[in-house]
Amino acid sequence: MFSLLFDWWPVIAAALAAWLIAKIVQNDVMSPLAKIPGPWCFLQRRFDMVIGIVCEDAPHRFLRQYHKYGPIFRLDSDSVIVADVEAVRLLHSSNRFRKAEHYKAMEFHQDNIFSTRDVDYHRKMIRVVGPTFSNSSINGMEAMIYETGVEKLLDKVEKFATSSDTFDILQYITYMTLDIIGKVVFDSSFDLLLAEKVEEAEPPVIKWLREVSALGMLRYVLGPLCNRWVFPSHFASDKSLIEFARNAVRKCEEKAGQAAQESTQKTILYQLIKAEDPETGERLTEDQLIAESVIQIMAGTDTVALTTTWTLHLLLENPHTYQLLVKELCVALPDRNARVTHSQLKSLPYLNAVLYESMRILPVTASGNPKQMPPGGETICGHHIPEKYVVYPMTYIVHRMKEVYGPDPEEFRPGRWIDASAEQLDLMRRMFLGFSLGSRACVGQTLAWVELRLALATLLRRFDFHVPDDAKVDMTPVLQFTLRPRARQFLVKAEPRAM
Ligand code: HEM
Repeated sequence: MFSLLFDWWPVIAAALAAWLIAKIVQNDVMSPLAKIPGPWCFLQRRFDMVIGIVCEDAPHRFLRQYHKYGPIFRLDSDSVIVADVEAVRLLHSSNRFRKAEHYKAMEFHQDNIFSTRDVDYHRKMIRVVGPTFSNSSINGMEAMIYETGVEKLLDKVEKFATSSDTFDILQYITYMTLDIIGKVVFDSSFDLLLAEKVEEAEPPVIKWLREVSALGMLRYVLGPLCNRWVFPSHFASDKSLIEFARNAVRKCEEKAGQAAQESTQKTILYQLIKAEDPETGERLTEDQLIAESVIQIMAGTDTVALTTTWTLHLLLENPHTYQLLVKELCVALPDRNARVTHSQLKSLPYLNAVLYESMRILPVTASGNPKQMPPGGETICGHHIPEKYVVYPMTYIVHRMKEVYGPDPEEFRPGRWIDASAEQLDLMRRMFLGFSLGSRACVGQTLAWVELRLALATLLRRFDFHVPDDAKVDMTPVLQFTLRPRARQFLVKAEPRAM
């Protein structure tokens, strides 16, 4: 075998060289993207992407390229990254720029409001699903959000404060978001916060979500190689999650057939079962109900948990900012133990500034929302990008544009959302991709804001947090589907705040 290779090596080397030259000509010389700056060769671009995925540091890697190449640069043979005001505005301005094929990874059970690339199907889903996330609908859920999630989280932290134990607050905030989603979507909390002790084994719903989101990416990257023989546990989790949602849908359908309690009528699934498309009068099928409720668990738990955790982390890293927020909260909520309502919080300037700033600097959806170019292509940053090529307005980079956020974009400075001129603030808001923009913006953002404000404000009003020296963990932000701490935990101590 080796002697054969040895005899034929000049031929093999020549064939490899010919292949490489042909690929370089195709991808780097003849490509319609050839004039766009970026790493010089397709191999280097592919290498950067693979290393970014393996080391989970893609956002930092591509930020360095932005500093080197400017507002548009090549990501792969058919895709570019942009961080430019006009381009971001254009890409979110109309349905001409559809979601890229990557969103197939978000199809759970079937196409859903998040994954769909079909503009008409999306419009229909917005007509039916949108009202369940309206202000009045979410206001009706506030008591459930508080009692099922926020209050139970406070009880948990109180116990750790009393025992002076160090604990992983990311874990408990994640439990809170899951218990809330369970309650507001299915009328049944997962009761993760009620467990006395943290079990050694991961709670089933957490395992399902972890494996099902990984499965989405694996399917996209590996195609047919991603099957139930290679990833049996992931496929089992997928089945369990769908079965869980199917049972919940059937239970809720039964309740909807009888005289359901008022609190049940407020839940998202109940509203979806009753909802009719105002244009056609159609209702959602059982399969659509399953798919929509699954995507709400997938999209509405980690995002809120990580945003709350990152905000707490950034505050503890910046004691002056932390004190300013605590001061605002102590004035607005004079009684440490009184129940807090969202209306007391929603206009607090510093609380809102802190949350915007945290989502700006550490956006959980850091990679942004890739858009496919329409028929005829489009000119972006002076370059023609052909039909079906993909453009990424990468959130992590857009949120660090000096022309939008000022000369210190790497600083966590909530004050920028308060002291900016009206014109600057308008630009900052229009470039804020934390919840995305336009017709594909986050449909659950009203719910997210209620959870974020209630959780952060009540935690900080009631407790003083710090990171003990002997419990420091690696909080480097890494991209694993969402932006999370490398340690996958955030260890803190809490003390009851003096009245
Ligand atoms: C802090 C929390 C949250 C953040 C930062 C966030 C962020 C986002 C972003 C950036 C998008 C656009 C993604 C893309 O196009 O690739 C999105 C879409 C979406 N989000 Fe959220 N989200 C949050 C909470 C929630 C919650 C609580 C729910 C529901 C329970 C939810 C449900 C959805 C859905 C269904 C979509 C798809 C909307 C569509 O395409 O029409 N999200 N979210």
